[in-house]
Amino acid sequence: MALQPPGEEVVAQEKQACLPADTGPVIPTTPLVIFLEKLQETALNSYGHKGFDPKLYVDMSLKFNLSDTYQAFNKLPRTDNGSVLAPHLDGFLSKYMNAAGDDLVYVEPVDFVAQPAGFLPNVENVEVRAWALEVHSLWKNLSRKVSDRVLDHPDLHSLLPLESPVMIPGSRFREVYYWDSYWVIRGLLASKMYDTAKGIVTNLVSMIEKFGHVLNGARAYYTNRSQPPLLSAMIVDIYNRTGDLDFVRKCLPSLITEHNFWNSGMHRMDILDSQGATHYLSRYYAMWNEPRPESSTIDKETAEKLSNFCEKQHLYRELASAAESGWDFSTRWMRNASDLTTLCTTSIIPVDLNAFILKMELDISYLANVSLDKSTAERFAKASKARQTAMNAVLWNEEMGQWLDYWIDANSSSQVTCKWKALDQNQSVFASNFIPLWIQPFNSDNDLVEKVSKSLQRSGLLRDAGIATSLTNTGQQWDFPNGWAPLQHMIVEGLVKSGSKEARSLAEDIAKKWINTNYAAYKETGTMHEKYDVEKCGAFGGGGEYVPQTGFGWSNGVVLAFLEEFGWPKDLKIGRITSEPNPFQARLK
Ligand SMILES: OC[C@H]1O[C@H](O[C@H]2O[C@H](CO)[C@@H](O)[C@H](O)[C@H]2O)[C@H](O)[C@@H](O)[C@@H]1O
Repeated sequence: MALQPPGEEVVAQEKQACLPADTGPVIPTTPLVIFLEKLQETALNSYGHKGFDPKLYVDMSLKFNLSDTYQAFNKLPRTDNGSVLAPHLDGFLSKYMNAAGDDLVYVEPVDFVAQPAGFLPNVENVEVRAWALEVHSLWKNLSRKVSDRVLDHPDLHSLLPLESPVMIPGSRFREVYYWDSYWVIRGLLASKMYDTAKGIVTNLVSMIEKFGHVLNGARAYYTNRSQPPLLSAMIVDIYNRTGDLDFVRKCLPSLITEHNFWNSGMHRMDILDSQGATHYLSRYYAMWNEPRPESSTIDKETAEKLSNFCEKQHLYRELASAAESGWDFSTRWMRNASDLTTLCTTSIIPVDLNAFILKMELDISYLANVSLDKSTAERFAKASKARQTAMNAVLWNEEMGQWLDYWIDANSSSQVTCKWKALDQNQSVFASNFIPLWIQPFNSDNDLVEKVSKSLQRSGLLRDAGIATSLTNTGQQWDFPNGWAPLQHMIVEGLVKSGSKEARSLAEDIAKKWINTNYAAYKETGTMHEKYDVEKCGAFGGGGEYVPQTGFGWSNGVVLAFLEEFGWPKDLKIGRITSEPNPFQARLK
């Protein structure tokens, strides 16, 4: 055996340890984001972990140009271990930085009226109606416009310039988010705020025109990934309410660009099924392999236990890809439920992503049809049939009556065709296993709906205050016992769309529980929450890497959409039954 020259042996060992090696594209970030990340790290060293939110620092904007700011920052006196004493950093922040959120200004939505004509006609109960009007009025709290300063000096801001006003989710989420916007729009439609809804879509379409995809959110640090693709669903719902064909025609080319984004490069996976047929499906795959700038200090700490650079790079891509899924973070993406470094989002073909893309294909076909573009309509109808077949072959599990995420070989590049194996379906129960019910070809099949409804009832996910995200309590926020508004909504709406009486009654039961818990928590805390604890009526959720947030765009949207669908009878009580212990008090102890 030939002896290796000294040093090369070490390199070879490192490479060996590098498996799985990181692969895939990287979209470079801006010099401003790199500086803000440094500021974030310095702030953590100066102020300590208590109450520290890393996102705060990457959301600040500069008062002066980057080079002057850098110079002043580099001149800050440092202690022997390199940190900056808190008073010095305080001084720097007040002299050189604008507070996070200062570059978004409040704007009254053009179409907001306190009591919209035809608002929730079937909500007869006085108390519920008063609350629904309060929730409706929250659009005024969440409405923002990008300040002219951002338009004039984009290089000083991590916030991206957007033309139309936006609805933010709330609290630390002070910019527009992709998938959140779908449920915000559902609420706006119930609130009859059609122009505001269209403005949100126009902003997202402008991202596709500029970046080729809709960003996770409207920040320079979010350009390297998208989020669950629901733009087509927003456009269809707006068109169905307004009949605005011009709006549809303006959006259609961007939808086709977005479809290509999700079905090419690393997002696309080819699978050979047991019958020898090849299918293609999609996965989440961020174009990034460094710490997420908005959570850089946290990601670096998570990666500390990994020994080499390649493993860290790989983990960073998995973290960013989980953020692309909207489920950041969850046991859904972890090989070992108690160890976040075992994240392997890119090694999974997710049920919900493929359901969303199937919907995108059906929506594009429908929108092309109404725009009299027959060839596009046919092309996408054909694509939707192929995806439906692929989902049946790869993701459907007849015994469980659910669609299951599918594990692929960790080292598969998009060029390699994977061979389907029954054992590679992930048999763990997640709310996402039921999301295909939301999509027409599945919810219009009576036998299938019956089977999936029964499976949902047996699943363990249906709790006193809504549908749990998973069955495993890990402290991650997209796990048990958290329930999230979008998941409740898609499953409930899927059951309703089936037209089956039994399915509608199950849907109504889930929706009522969800409305009750949102109401009870609102009465206790005076606010709507980002997520709820489905174990206890009136309790909000927790876990994850940031403190629970309030506001909150998609929760408001789903409450309004549910009240629009089911109404609320005059004599039906709402909220927590008073003999139950008060979960909010329990949480405060
Ligand atoms: O700052 C950490 C992460 O925060 C976001 O994720 C969560 O909030 C979003 C806004 O409501 C929501 O869309 C997402 O589903 C939540 O998990 C952000 O989207 C992540 O990229 C970010 O790393």
